[in-house]
Amino acid sequence: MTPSARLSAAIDLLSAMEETPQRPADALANAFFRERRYIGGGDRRAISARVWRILRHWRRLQWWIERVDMHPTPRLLALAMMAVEPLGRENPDDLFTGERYAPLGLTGPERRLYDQLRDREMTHPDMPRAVALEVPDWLLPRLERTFGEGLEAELAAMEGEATLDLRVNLLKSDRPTARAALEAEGIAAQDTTLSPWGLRLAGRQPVTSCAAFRSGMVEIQDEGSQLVVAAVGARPGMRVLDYCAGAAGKTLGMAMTMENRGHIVACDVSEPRLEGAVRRLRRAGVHNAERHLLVSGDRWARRRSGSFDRVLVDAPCTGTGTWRRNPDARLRLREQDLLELTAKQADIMDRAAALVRPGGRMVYATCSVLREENGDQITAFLARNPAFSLVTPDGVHDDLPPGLAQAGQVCLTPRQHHTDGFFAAIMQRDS
Ligand SMILES: C[S@@+](CC[C@H](N)C(=O)[O-])C[C@H]1O[C@@H](n2cnc3c(N)ncnc32)[C@H](O)[C@@H]1O
Repeated sequence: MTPSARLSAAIDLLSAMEETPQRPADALANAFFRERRYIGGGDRRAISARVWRILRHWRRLQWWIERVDMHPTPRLLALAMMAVEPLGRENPDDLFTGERYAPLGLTGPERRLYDQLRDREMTHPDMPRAVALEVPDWLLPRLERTFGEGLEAELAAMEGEATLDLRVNLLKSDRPTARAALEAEGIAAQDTTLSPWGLRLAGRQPVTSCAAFRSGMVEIQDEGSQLVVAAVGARPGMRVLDYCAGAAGKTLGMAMTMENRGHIVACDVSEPRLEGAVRRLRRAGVHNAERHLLVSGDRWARRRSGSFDRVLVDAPCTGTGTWRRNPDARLRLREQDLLELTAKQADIMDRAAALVRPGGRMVYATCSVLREENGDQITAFLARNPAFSLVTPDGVHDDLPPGLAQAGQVCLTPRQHHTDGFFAAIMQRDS
């Protein structure tokens, strides 16, 4: 594709996103490229890179465009992005040519917009704080409460690009062997500093097509997510429950720390998600896991009341910790979503707690940074459930680096830990 055809496709993809604003951008991009099989891998990456840059600067670009009384269409957002932060030496006259497969030539007002914005700082002192920080207005006070004075720096880190991390599957390999196998296939990786099983890749690399991945030696998993697995401390012979298992990302990690011994149950209310676990469990060589679909009125949970050594609640959440990967998610998030999610989280935690045996532990985790979904939930849960308490630092498991858990809670952020934002609270059932 020519550079201008790539730009045209990026504008089309942005238009598709604008038409269905509640649909996640990555799902839309997948569908967009599936319908256009003629777009090759290199072109796809270039088109996505442009779109994701625009998504990361969305509110500020809109502000600039509206300031000159224009409507922020996908075409203008692409033009404004080019003016403020060009990719290399791109010149709009070389791209907006009107030729075949290229966007139409610039109109007079568009050219004036470009000239006004050219080489400006993206952030302007007159911008409202929520616009400058690229967050919804309603969310700003909650983020201020969470981060206090560190807010700007934390959000700046959440605007960056996410790393690509792998978890080495100790059921099949060890870290030096897996690293060497990847390197033999041209994929450079470094040991992660916090997770004992992690490898961090240098940039985006085609991992899923390499033999180390296909043979189950490594699994794609953010370092933060690996640390949630570490917080559970599932050990050989235990009975472990992954209550919100989805496609078993953390089940796989816990089966690994259990050395395939004992029993682990992956539950979820979503059948398609649990279905997605089958292939992954097989590839990883996990033999001690079963899947269970939770349905209302199910006796399954009642019969297993008080029987698990470890219960992980990887709760549905706003995903504010994963904004590096899904910058569009912050634009889609509504206050109502947060209210519904916090109610659901409390309900799930209470149900899951009934399954923990006396002396056992429940780990509540989210990939959110918001206090409402994290510390506040724990405070309220402990008040409702006096049989539970946060584990003391010396009771935290060895797989976690020393000092990472503070008073039984782990709070990870992209700025401080170079992981996705994650929260985990480790609670013990005393009686
Ligand atoms: C954060 S995701 C889990 C991700 C997964 N643990 C992993 O590591 O890949 C949250 C999951 O909770 C599930 N869920 C939503 N409501 C639930 C409920 N009431 N009980 C159990 N699971 C629920 C969702 O279907 C979703 O798969």
